[in-house]
Amino acid sequence: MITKRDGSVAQDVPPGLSYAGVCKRYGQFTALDGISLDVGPREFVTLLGPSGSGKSTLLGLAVGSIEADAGHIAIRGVDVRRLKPHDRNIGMVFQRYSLFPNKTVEENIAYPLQIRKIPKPEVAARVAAIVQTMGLGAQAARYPAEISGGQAQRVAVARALVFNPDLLLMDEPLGALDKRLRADLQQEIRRLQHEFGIPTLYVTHDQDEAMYLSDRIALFNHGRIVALGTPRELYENPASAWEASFLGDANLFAAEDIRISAGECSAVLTGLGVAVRTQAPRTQHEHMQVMIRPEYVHIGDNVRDDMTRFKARVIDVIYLGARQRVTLELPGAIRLIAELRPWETPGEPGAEVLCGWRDHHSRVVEA
Ligand SMILES: Nc1ncnc2c1ncn2[C@@H]1O[C@H](COP(=O)(O)OP(=O)(O)OP(=O)(O)O)[C@@H](O)[C@H]1O
Repeated sequence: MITKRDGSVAQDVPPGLSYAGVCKRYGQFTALDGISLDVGPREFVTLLGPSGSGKSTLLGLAVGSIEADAGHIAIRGVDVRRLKPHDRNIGMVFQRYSLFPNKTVEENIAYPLQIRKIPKPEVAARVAAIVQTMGLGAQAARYPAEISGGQAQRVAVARALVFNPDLLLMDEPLGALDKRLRADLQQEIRRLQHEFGIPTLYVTHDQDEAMYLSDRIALFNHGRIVALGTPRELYENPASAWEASFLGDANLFAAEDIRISAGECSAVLTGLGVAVRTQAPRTQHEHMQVMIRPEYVHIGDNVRDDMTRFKARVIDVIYLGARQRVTLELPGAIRLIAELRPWETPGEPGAEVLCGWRDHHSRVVEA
């Protein structure tokens, strides 16, 4: 809950965070350029974007470590300028564990409750409960130097949740962990966020992690949100080649003679002379490309008459366990990547095969 400056508590407004027209400049450099974004009650929103695109800056503005040049930021409906940083009631987790080295795991977790002057018996009960939830029982009396990186990050998450914050901000919390531990903790964070229902703004540049965790993803580039939507919306309907490639693999074809009408679009693949017909693009630009995801490309017996089809040569087959990545060459030396299930037979390198896709699986995007 948020304490307003006059001492009253803003309980009437549901928890959440909102940015409206927020700008931040460092000298001549624009780090954030008119950001508007709402994180609703119980919602998990991820900022996904390349390094230096402004993700951490956006978190810093909510925390109060950075001040905006323009725009409004509100936590639970209260303008953050009216809230001292420690009144914002935010749980935070960073990539580097930032635990107190001279406090035990339990003491680290208890700290936010102690500074909020929670009575001792309640502190003990809440710490014990979250230690159990996070599976940290065996490490409770140890110091940060005596636990692993994954355990330290569990402690950091426990410490961020224990005081029931109005908002959870996480900046690459799993960035320093190996793949296996990341997967474990992703699962844990997802479970805890559903259980606690705290609005969460999460920063990562890992696409899989963003898709796994998020209700919505804000794709960030050069200080702007270039796309905002559910993982499915962004993956299935990218507006640009950049969006398509940032969130997954994409085959992109030069296209010409693009005609858009009544929600439909037709385009001719340059160099191949084949027309495809699909849904209208989200936005229209001077230069457009046709995009097909590798998992929608079929080979051999799976190619049907009603597909857009090509004769192709197999260039390379990479076995990846859960899938196979096949590089094909179309007429005109145009490359196409197909992703097959492990039991499918793509043919040996050098083999001539038929490949194709259903037009409604392709998209027309900004080049
Ligand atoms: N104090 C500062 N002075 C000048 N420039 C800054 C300052 N802090 C950040 N920047 C610049 O603002 C831009 C956005 O930085 P930010 O840390 O928000 O990016 P990010 O998307 O979180 O990147 P990463 O994924 O690498 O953490 C960067 O180009 C950075 O160099």
